[in-house]
Amino acid sequence: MGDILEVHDLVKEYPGLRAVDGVSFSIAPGTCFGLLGPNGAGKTTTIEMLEGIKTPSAGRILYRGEPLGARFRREAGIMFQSTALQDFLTVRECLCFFGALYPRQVPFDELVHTCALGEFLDRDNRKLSGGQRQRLLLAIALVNDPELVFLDEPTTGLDPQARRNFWALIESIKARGKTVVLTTHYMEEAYQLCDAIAIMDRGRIIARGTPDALLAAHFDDRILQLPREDLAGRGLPAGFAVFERRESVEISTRDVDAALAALLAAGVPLARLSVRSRTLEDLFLELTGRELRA
Ligand SMILES: Nc1ncnc2c1ncn2[C@@H]1O[C@H](COP(=O)(O)OP(=O)(O)OP(=O)(O)O)[C@@H](O)[C@H]1O
Repeated sequence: MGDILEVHDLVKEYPGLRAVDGVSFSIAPGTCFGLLGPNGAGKTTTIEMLEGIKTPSAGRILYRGEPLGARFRREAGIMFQSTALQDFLTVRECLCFFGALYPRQVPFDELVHTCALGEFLDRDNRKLSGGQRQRLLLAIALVNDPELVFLDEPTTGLDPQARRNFWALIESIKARGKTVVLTTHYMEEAYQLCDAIAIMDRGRIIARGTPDALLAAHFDDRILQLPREDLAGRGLPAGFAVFERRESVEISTRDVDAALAALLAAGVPLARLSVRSRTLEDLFLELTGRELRA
């Protein structure tokens, strides 16, 4: 089967700013595609063009090989960063209100079950917790049983447990063969959920591929982490790349055994040492020199 979404040389210009500067990628059906980048990189502008909400200044977007049209609007679901819901409407009424906009609807009970909304159906939508509200917004995005679901920073502001619960929901959408387009500031989220990612910076895509392939292409080392105080006053042998963090020191090495031997020889206590692989957060820093979260 061909790609469900193709993006060719997409550009969006605002007065004095090229917010999206020639972006191209394609998304295979049934996969989760993640768009990552720091604040202002152009992710929301890109996703809003893909959603058909913003008009591109140049470039082409094809859904199943056709320009965005009636079929796309029928088959796409959108979870916005924030959606103004009508005051006083209960969760049940919100779902019915949005469901009525589409000819095809997911069975109500299935939607409620998928998004774990059963306990709150008769609650005023203004009285939901952050996680409950995100699940309602996801349910609204899924109300038409979409083939392609857009999630723009869906877990921002959620606590770690609610975020993990939300990941399970997204996994269940993927398991049903749906395609997901996700923007996020959370690298762990991208790593867990995305089959492919594109990293954007200043309106351009600077890296694209599967998370593991990108990590393998950019890094061949391991990172040893130690509390700062455990190294204090002890000179490290030359030849190691050392990064000073706020409370820890990180040592990059391709030969963990040799690095450990050198640390022991220098009298460094290793009880609190940990060894980690490189992460997408490291990749972003390496590529842009900037932290992901502003
Ligand atoms: N309507 C607009 N008019 C003018 N400039 C805009 C408009 N919308 C966005 N921009 C600018 O375009 C650039 C990209 O913004 P965008 O919201 O797409 O970034 P983002 O990657 O989604 O950031 P964030 O992570 O903060 O949501 C920013 O410099 C922003 O200030």
